[in-house]
Amino acid sequence: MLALGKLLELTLAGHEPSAKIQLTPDGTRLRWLDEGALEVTPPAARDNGLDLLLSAGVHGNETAPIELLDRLLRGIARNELHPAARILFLFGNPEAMRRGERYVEQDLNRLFSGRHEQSSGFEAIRACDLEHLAVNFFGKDTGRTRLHYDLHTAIRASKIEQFALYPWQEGRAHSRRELEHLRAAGIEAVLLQNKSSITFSAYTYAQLGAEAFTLELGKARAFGQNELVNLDLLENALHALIEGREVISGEPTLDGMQMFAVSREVIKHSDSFQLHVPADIENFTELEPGYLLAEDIADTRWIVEEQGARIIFPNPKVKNGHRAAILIVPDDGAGLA
Ligand SMILES: O=C(O)CCC(=O)N[C@@H](CCC(=O)O)C(=O)O
Ligand SMILES: [Zn+2]
Repeated sequence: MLALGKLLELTLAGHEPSAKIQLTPDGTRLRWLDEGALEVTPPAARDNGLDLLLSAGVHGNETAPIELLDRLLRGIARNELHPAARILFLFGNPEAMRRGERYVEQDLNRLFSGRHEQSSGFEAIRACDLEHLAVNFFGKDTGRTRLHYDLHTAIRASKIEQFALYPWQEGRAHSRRELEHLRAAGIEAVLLQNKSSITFSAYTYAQLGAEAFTLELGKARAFGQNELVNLDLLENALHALIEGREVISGEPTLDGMQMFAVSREVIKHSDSFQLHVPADIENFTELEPGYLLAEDIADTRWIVEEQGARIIFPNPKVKNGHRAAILIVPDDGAGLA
């Protein structure tokens, strides 16, 4: 196999490869760009006009998606997968991956869309680098199709294991077609955002015009311990996207995909913040109207008012000013285009 196919090994070892460009026997070009960053260019005759950004390891301890990208890249480097799409593989936070931690100094996925400029340190620099890598990859007014899947796993167990968060931009409708692709890829639910955000997928969606999603793929575990995370459907769909084959076999459908809209983000404002949920609560647990969800400084109280509310990503340990939970409600998908 070509040495650049071992991007994960290189990244975990902190090694810069001596040969930065390699060609597979079928004429696919692999180009190492930076730590954890590798561009794949198909031969011109096979290029189908899709620019596909695949990222994982934005949180260093979310290993199942990192292992998935590693398998895809090795498949290309072994000449087993024959790309028709241009692809940018990104391992988001190499230092956190080496340490097996979510982040080193601060959460990388809260530093995009300009936030890194108001900050400093290791992750702020990396967020800036990742933005530049994405900008250069997608290029300017190329007329090509832009798609970004930012792959994650969740801290806690989920009643719905594999789900997508779909970013938001003023005046832009969420795409039914993209959701049909995700359904075929095994994604069981989608959370439609309704305000801008500072995550990586929100950046590529709103600033770079890509269709972009954060995909949550199960519970975070250490390298080599992901046998409970079944990514077969997603892996098949990614093979199809990479090789320019149709992702959906049969009639496109959203049947079986649950749709939710974000109702509120619970923001932790101070060290007095208290989240009143059991420590082992699962994502997508329903909360009744009237439930006192959280309390914070200055008698702030978060009480559930929504019918059919469910909670996602409850985490009282986030830094002040950050999201400590999301409340979602069922959505009928009427706003899809
Ligand atoms: O399990 C958790 O509490 C967090 C899982 C996670 O890292 N989720 C992403 C979602 C990004 C988005 O909102 O698009 C994150 O919090 O960064
Ligand atoms: Zn994550």
